[in-house]
Amino acid sequence: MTKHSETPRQQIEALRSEIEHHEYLYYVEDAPVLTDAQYDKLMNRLKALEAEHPELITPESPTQRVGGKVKEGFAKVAHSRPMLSLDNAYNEEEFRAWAQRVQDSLHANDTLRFVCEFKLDGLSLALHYGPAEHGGAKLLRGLTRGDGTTGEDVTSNVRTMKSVPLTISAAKLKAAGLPQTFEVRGEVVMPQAAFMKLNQEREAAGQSPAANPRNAAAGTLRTVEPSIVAQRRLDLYAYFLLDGDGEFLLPYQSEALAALKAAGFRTNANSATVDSVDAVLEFIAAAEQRRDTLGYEIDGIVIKVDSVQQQRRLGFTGKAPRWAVAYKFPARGAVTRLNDVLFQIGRSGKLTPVAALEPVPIGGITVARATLHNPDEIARLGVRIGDYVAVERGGDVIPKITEVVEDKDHPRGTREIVFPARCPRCKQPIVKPEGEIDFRCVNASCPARLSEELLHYASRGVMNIEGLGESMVAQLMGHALNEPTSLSEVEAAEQPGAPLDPIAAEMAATDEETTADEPTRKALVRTVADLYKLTEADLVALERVGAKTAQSLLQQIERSKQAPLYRVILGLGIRHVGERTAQDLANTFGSLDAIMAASEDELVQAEGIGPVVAKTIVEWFTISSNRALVEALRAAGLQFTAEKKVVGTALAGKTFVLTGTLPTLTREEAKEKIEAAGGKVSGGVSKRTSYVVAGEDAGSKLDKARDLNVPVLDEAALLELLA
Ligand SMILES: NC(=O)c1ccc[n+]([C@@H]2O[C@H](COP(=O)([O-])OP(=O)(O)OC[C@H]3O[C@@H](n4cnc5c(N)ncnc54)[C@H](O)[C@@H]3O)[C@@H](O)[C@H]2O)c1
Ligand SMILES: [Zn+2]
Repeated sequence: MTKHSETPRQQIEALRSEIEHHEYLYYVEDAPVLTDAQYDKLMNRLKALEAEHPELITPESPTQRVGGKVKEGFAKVAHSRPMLSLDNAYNEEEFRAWAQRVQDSLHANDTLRFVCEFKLDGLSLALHYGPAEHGGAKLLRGLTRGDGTTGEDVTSNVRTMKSVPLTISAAKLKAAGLPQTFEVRGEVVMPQAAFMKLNQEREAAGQSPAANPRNAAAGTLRTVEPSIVAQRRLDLYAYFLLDGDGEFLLPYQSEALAALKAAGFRTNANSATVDSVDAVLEFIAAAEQRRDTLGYEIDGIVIKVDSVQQQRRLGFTGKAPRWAVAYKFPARGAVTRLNDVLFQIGRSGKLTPVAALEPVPIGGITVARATLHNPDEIARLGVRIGDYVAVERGGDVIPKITEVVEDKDHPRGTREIVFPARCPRCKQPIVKPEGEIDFRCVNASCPARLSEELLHYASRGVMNIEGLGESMVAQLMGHALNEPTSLSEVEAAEQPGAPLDPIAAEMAATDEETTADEPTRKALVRTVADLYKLTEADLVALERVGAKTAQSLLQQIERSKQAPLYRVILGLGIRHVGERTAQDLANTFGSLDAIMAASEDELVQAEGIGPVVAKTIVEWFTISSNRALVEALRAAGLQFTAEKKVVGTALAGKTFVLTGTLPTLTREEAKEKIEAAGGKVSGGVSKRTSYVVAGEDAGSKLDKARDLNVPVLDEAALLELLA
């Protein structure tokens, strides 16, 4: 926050460093803490201050440059021409002012046409195409915007996206009027349905949900694991067409959109070419009406001058073209009352405060909950129960409280939000460890934590045990569901004379209804390893569990014994150890025993393991109950070893194409072996293919290999090469 006693220079500097911090979280970490509207407010304040004090503008100011940075771990590639940002207009007046400036910069008798396009809320991508056989074109490279001048090479991830054509035939190029070398720019978005699914999976795996589809798309495109990208749906909408030198290929933007479509790219069907400012405003109003029905997020409308000749005359500022503007829709928000605060206990024991709101419709959905993150956020907002709060929803599924509203219609609340002193579930003291932001229940056998652990263990990304959902977990634990407990319940419980344990009271009530003759249910499962001791008799004794359900659950549990080591590691639920880290650990150490025996120094030697993670891992294995869990899992027969995976160099630079059915290896196995030796596997045979590996019923790829004189291997020859 900037104080008014500060000099303009101090205010500007404070704002810049605040903005840079949020840009880092947004562009590099893909995990913003501000809503876009909050960020835009900071940026506009900086712009206003710089306008008053132009002598303080520096080229490094966030107002002067594109906000991204290139993430470590990707090759950096220079763009053919800079990938820029867009200037914004927030209302009709600002848009009209932009259009007037455009008109004024052109000749008086020039006719102006505008192309209106949806402003898709994703990240931009540049695709480079070059000549392929028979006069066609093929994808050479995919680059993110990066810092605008240099992008991240994400080609292997882009190849998994179905809406990106990998090859374009000569006939298609001809129909679209494209040469063999060209560049396409467009927006990568994650459809809302895919976003919801991703977040459900993340939550089931105990990971924090992605903030919004834009950040989820950016995070996905920039993972170093193409198979992860392939599992999630990303769509590319193309909107710019450049020649091999980075110049616009066609004289009109409207023609470029049509040509892209003809060449087989996905373009957004909702664009329109219009010839007046009023028509643009009509387009904007109509689009805003449809905003919540599209299935993907848009945050405004991009208006571009259609004629490239006119665009050239208008030119660029350092950061954005003058010939285009983004009309931003207002943030979707509402004011409602904070009725209560709920506390959700996570797998690590962390207490997350959740706002229980008076339900209010925002952008097509009814919002009744909002995250309050942690005690610091509550302090920052200064919010009390009974307050009216402004709630905003970006592309976010989890709405945010942005501020407390106070005026004559919205009096302040009076109840302070206090964290409970004892865990609402296990009644053990809640602590706030030194230097940490969050409150935690540190009781390792807290039922709330155990139920989250079991759900994590059973989740898709871990052991994938179908049928072990929330209600089954609750039954196995002989407990109620791990539902958040509200502050009101906690306070009522702490009053003299009130029932001591609201959960116990709730359980007694449900028990009465369902199993009146057996008031205390015995817990069948006290640790994850207890799952492997369950019998059919145990399960059919539960409510609403028949023999069939019981057998299928037992089968699923049995099957989990075959899960590879990295999933066992994930299943242990060690803090900071996600899928990639677990894979890195398994690949480097080859067994759980080796990981347990490793020192912090040895752990940090492994790829992808930093000092914090190494410390957490070592600490985790020193706790006796954790070691007991490991031994119980070993006794149950889980996979404790894996092949060490050292990426070799034997096949470095060699490209393989697999075709037909091999006698013993599956495609996936053959691919893994080749990649482990440093080779690459691609889909199509070309002159540059080093070897084609052919099995039974090999098809046209084998013919093509013979045509091109590419050596053909059978499985035995491949294995020989690998050895
Ligand atoms: N919440 C935060 O903390 C935070 C931090 C930094 C940035 N941001 C958000 O990012 C914005 C700034 O990001 P930016 O510089 O990418 O600008 P921008 O997203 O406002 O506009 C430029 C981008 O629009 C995209 N775009 C979508 N549809 C398009 C179309 N049809 N034609 C052309 N381009 C199209 C392109 O990717 C282009 O790069 C801010 O306004 C803010 O909303 C938020
Ligand atoms: Zn507890």
